[in-house]
Order: sequence, then C-alpha cells, then structure tokens
Amino acid sequence: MIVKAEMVGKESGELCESGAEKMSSQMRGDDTFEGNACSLGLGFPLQQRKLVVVGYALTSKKTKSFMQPKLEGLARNKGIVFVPIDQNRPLSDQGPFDIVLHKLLGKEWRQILEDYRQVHPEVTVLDPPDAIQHLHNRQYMLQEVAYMNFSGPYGKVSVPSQLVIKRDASSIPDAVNIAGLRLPLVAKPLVADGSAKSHELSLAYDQYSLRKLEPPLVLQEFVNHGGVLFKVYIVGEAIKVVRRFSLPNVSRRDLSKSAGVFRFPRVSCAAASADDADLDPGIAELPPRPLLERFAKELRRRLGLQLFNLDIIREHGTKDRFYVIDINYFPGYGKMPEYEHIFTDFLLSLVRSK
Ligand SMILES: Nc1ncnc2c1ncn2[C@@H]1O[C@H](COP(=O)(O)OP(=O)(O)OP(=O)(O)O)[C@@H](O)[C@H]1O
Ligand SMILES: O=P(O)(O)O[C@H]1[C@H](OP(=O)(O)O)[C@@H](OP(=O)(O)O)[C@@H](O)[C@@H](O)[C@@H]1OP(=O)(O)O
Ligand SMILES: [Mg+2]
Ligand SMILES: [Mg+2]
Repeated sequence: MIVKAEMVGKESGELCESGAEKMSSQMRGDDTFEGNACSLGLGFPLQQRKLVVVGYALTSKKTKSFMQPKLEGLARNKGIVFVPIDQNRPLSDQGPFDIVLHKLLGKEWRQILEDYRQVHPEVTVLDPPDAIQHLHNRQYMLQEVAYMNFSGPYGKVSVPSQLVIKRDASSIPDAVNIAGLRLPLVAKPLVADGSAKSHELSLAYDQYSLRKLEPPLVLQEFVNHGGVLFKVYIVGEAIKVVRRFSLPNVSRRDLSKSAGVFRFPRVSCAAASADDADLDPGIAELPPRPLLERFAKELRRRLGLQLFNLDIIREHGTKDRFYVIDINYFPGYGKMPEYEHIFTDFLLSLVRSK
C-alpha cells in the first residue's frame, strides 16, 4: 500500500484542509493515496510526508471520550488518520498501521497483540501489553515508585505504606499490627483491571472493622492531603497536571469518634475538577514542574509505558512531601486540557523518531 501525501510548506508541517480531507476519504475507499499538493503560491511542495495510520482498539466508552471530532480533525490536518480495529477480524489483515493504540481487557486480546508485535515489529503498539499488565495489580502498580525513592531539591515522592492481603479477612487486624500500619486505611481491590469492582474502595476506621473487608486487597495508609489531588497526565514526554477534589482529611479526633468501613465506589471518577476552586494556596499549589519532569521521565522508563496518569497527593501541612496513590493506563485523556494537540504531536514524534 502506498500512502503518501504531498505536504506543503506551512511552518507547522500541517496539511492544508482540502488536502487532508481528500486524504482521509481516499484512505477509506482506496488503498492507494497520492495526495494533492495544496499550493501556498510557491508552485511546488516543500515537504513530503507519509500519512500516519493509527489503528485503535478501545472500549466504546473510551472511544466516545477520546475520539472527539476535534482530535480527529486536528489529526487529519497533521496527516494522521485514526482507523478503528475490528476485533472480529485478524489484526494482521487490517491496516497496515504505523501505530496501534489500545485499551481492552482480557487474555485473548493480550495474546493477539503479542503475536501481532512479533510479526510486525515495525508497528508501534502503545503500550506493550506486559507493561500494562504490571499496573493491573495494586501489589505491583506502585512498586517502581517505591524503588525509585525519589528525592531532590523540589521534594520527595514516595508511596503510602501498604500491605497485601490475599485471603482470610480474620487475619487482617493482626497483619496490620505486625506491619505497623496506622489507621485509617484505604482498602483497594488487588486487581485494578478497570472493571467496576476494581474501583470499589473503602476506608476502614478501626481495627475491628478490618475483618469486614473482602480480600484479595491492598491496605494503604490514608494520607491527609487537604482534600485535593493532582492528576498528572503523561503522553510520552508531555505532562499535564489538573486538580481534582478528593477525600477530606481525617483528624485524630474523627478517628477516635468513628468506627466501621465506609465504602466509596468509583470515587475518583465522580470527583469534580478543583482547578477553578477557591482553595488554600498551600493545598492547591501544583507539584513543582521540575520535580514532575524528572520523576515522570524516570518512571516512564521503568514502567516502559508512554500513556498513563498518576494520582499524586501532597501530605497536608508539608510543602514537598508527595505520594503517588494510583497509576492508570490510558486514562481519560478527554479531560486533559489540550489533549488533541499533545496527542497528535506525540504520534508524529513517534513516527519521526523511527
Ligand atoms: N492512600 C491514600 N490516601 C488518601 N487518599 C487516598 C489514598 N488512596 C486513595 N485515596 C482517595 O481515594 C481515591 C480513589 O483511590 P484510587 O485512585 O487508588 O482508586 P481508583 O479506583 O484506582 O481510581 P481511578 O478511577 O483514578 O482509577 C483517590 O482519588 C483519593 O481521593
Ligand atoms: O472514565 P474516564 O474517561 O474518566 O477515565 C478513567 C478511566 O476509565 P476508562 O478507561 O474506562 O475510560 C479509568 O480506567 P480504568 O481504571 O477503569 O481502566 C481510570 O484510568 C481513571 O483514572 C480514568 O479517569 P481519570 O483518571 O482520567 O480522571
Ligand atoms: Mg485514582
Ligand atoms: Mg486507578
């Protein structure tokens, strides 16, 4: 298949609208595209570039939130077309793709992708299934952050102390004691595969109630953070941070007065943006940019992932003690400001770097 477009000399390297439109319609109908040079009055094309074909295999929810008309339009103008992958047809019969984007569940799909990567090493699969798998278990999800033991002039980043309980809820109080974990504790399902159940969290206030929890789970110390968290979106080298409302502080007094287990299913997705809220500056201040840049670069390398976000909190009453509490693969980029530009630039950079 020849997929070639004549690009003209706009500084940004963007296609002019008519050329781009023609390109995508021909892509759909015909295997071969010879793009038109659109003229800037110079009479000749200044640049030649291959069309970038991105296959995507996403849930319908993700397709809806991510594949927005603005993204597709901007992509088209930059010479990128998004093509849905048909899961009922062999992957190798589709495309050819330059890049495959995916977020689907299941062993079968993982195997299909692994096989495809073997046969098509020239295609960038974002991201490698085994690296994503690492995030699907909360026992390992934050492991690399803990190993990094990140500390520098702008602050320290670590993970809350946590304990894995595989079975037997009656043993939890003793296990918590032995591990020296301090209440309250956030109980999180061990599996973080994106299913509704994997987002069913609870907060346990007292030792006795810990027996009511349902393993397998991770028990994580609740860190007071002033009720605001930072969602740090990563797209390759690009980083965007937004504020979200989060669980409020739990005081020692609250703790002595309360008992039981409080369930909070899907709390983080229900949380509103706190970007425009009138907040205490000590709570609202974003983590320093240089800290995030250094930290994200190293974490990206360790995880072998390009598309993820981190939930980061700042310990209440401190300026520079940060904790990573969650890492999500291919998160809701639709909610990330300017994601259309960032994502399309990223896709182009991948192709260029090949
Ligand atoms: N250790 C902690 N200390 C304080 N608050 C926490 C802690 N862990 C979780 N939370 C709160 O609970 C929310 C949900 O936790 P977490 O992000 O781990 O769950 P999730 O279901 O994986 O979320 P997402 O929808 O982002 O994938 C967080 O956004 C934060 O408000
Ligand atoms: O639903 P949204 O678009 O908001 O995206 C959420 C995403 O759901 P989706 O992948 O099904 O779309 C979640 O993925 P799973 O853990 O469930 O796999 C998780 O990554 C959340 O953190 C995302 O919210 P964000 O962190 O960006 O606010
Ligand atoms: Mg989260
Ligand atoms: Mg999560």
